[in-house]
Amino acid sequence: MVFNWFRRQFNEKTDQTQESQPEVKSEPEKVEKPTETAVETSASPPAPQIAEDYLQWAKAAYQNIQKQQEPEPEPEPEPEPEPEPEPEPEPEAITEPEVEPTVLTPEIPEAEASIETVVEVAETDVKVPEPVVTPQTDTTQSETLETSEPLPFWATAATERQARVERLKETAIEEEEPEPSETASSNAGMVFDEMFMWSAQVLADQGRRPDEVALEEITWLQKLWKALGRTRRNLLNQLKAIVGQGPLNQQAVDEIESMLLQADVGVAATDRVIEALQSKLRQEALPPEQAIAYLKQILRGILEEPFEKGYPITFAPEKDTLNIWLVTGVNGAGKTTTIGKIAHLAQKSDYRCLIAAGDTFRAAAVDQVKVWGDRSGVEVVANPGKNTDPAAVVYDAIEAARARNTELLIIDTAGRLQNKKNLMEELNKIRRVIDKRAPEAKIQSLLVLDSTLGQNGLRQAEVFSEVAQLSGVVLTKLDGTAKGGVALAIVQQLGLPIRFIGVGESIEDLRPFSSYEFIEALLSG
Ligand SMILES: Nc1nc2c(ncn2[C@@H]2O[C@H](COP(=O)(O)OP(=O)(O)OP(=O)(O)O)[C@@H](O)[C@H]2O)c(=O)[nH]1
Repeated sequence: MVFNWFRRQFNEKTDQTQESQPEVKSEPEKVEKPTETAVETSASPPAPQIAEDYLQWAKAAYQNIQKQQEPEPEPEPEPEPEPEPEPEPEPEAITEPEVEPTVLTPEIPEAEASIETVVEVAETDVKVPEPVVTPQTDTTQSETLETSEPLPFWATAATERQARVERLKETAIEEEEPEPSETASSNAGMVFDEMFMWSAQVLADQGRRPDEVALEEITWLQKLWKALGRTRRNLLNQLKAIVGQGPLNQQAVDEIESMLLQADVGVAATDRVIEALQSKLRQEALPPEQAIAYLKQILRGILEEPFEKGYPITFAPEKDTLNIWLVTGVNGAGKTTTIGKIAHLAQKSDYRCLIAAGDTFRAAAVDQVKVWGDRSGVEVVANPGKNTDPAAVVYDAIEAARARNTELLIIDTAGRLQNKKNLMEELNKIRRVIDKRAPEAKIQSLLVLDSTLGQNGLRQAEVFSEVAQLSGVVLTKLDGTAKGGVALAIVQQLGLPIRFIGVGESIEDLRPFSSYEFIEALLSG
């Protein structure tokens, strides 16, 4: 059994060596019907209603995961056959003449032999150096696309807002958050503790069954919760202080506005939230618990809006088809790391994967991608020449992908381009090669964004979304920032869904994005 991370379900493991695979029909995309407000569309699937039910659910999930961890029982050894009695020697033996054995020469598959591409095969005994750490400065980012970043809009906003923020900080309730225990957050073991219960509740609320949950999902949720700690502490402490004053009123709504702007949710998304809260307030006063639940619902609605505009909810490679994912973004955003992590996820989820080192602008970029290829055990197609044409690498990579029956080809693209025109030309050229060489391929284009840049990263994102037909965003470095609210600003301002999030530097620190899980990790506690 293999856990398919892209679809969040267990699959039977397929034989990677098989030439033709049984057809696996992809799930029909579930597109929710647009309704009047985004909030109404984000209702959770049926879930346990009372604490006791959640406890039962969590216990069942725990037992099921324990069972998954048990080693497969060894097959019963075949009973030794009884030794046959030695036949009596014949009195006169007849000697047969000796026969020459026939030697069969194995045929070398033509496709493999004819590829001129340099394919770096992952070698386990190679010492893997640490990836080059690129300093993350705003200067680097702005040089890259020649976009002078304006100050965040709200930085220049009225002093009244600032005063409210200060007041909020003073009244914020500082609460210690329980740290998930090491055992619970590692794959080696699992503890039935508060964090397990929280993770189980998040999964149950999404309509998941306890017998279909993987340990890795629990581990991931705990990682996500921990990574969003800085953003959550700021938000939740202030929110508790606001709703603790009594039913939500106009003054409280104003304070929520400041709180969201502070978390880099952005003006447009904040306005959406405030409008929704105000219209709700006109109907009824909201007690604290309900106010937080309603706020979660509004935020989820914003994150899920792109699905109402035609973006598919599921973002997964299609089995037995060539899927090509172009990865774009400026240097330092975490592009290479993201490619390595997605390749690893694809391998684990039983897809045949290949990486193309299409960022030929910098020699170091090719080397870094190879390091991540080694780490994830995925082959990297690269061109050894300096400053070679990325389109040529893509051409070679498609040929190699065909020869290997690859299901997911991930293409790295150059981030340090002098201007928008160059960027557009390069991406268009790559697209043309793909359209010509692999017209049947399912193409997706992802933009990698560094969340620590907060609102400042949005200008970059706008430039990329103008030139590359993007299918979604990968938001990295959520672990190192208090600006996690930028996820909402990105979706609101660009209209693009978030597809993956990165919460650390290790290979397991990236997973497909779930708006439900993100908002729960942001506002639970
Ligand atoms: N904390 C944290 N660090 C990350 C994350 N993703 C990437 N990084 C780090 O960010 C730095 C830049 O990542 P890269 O993947 O090299 O970035 P890039 O966009 O390919 O940029 P170049 O290497 O300059 O081409 C590295 O030190 C990564 O380890 C994340 O989710 N969390």
